[in-house]
Amino acid sequence: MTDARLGLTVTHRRYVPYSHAHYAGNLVDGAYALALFGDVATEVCIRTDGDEGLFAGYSDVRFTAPIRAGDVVEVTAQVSRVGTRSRTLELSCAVVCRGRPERSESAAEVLDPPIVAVTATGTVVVPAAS
Ligand SMILES: C[C@H](N)CC(=O)SCCNC(=O)CCNC(=O)[C@H](O)C(C)(C)COP(=O)(O)OP(=O)(O)OC[C@H]1O[C@@H](n2cnc3c(N)ncnc32)[C@H](O)[C@@H]1OP(=O)(O)O
Repeated sequence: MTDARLGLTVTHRRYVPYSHAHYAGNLVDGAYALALFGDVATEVCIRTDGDEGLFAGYSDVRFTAPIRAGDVVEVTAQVSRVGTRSRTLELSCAVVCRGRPERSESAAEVLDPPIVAVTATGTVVVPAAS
């Protein structure tokens, strides 16, 4: 029998504040995306198991494009495996809007298609079912 939790997908969107710019070109650090993965994974755990869960680890993290202050990012987690207490998640963070400061200070546009900036596979652990 297929577990109904397999394939469950949760998406968060977030504006990247300029207060998070850390490197040249208004880049944010890689840990910024990992924090967003923690938040989206928390909602997955609430939906699958009625608990916030704990991140146990990542088996793969790839930084494929920069995330900049002024971006709007879409962060997605999809359940790919359900163990006894562990759940494996396929995670991605894509830039869906980006500032265009060369046009004007506040100009920005929707990116079509979005730019995938970070992908990861992660494992969360929830308490044993009572
Ligand atoms: C999603 C969160 N709400 C947001 C966060 O980011 S939390 C912040 C970062 N995480 C933490 O602070 C967690 C610190 N770690 C722990 O508290 C523990 O290590 C743990 C709770 C994650 C696991 O400890 P424990 O309950 O003793 O684990 P086990 O009984 O040995 O195993 C239970 C299942 O979990 C699987 N597993 C354990 N460690 C890992 C790992 N590093 N990578 C992958 N899988 C792991 C283990 O195989 C068991 O799986 P099954 O129950 O058989 O499916």
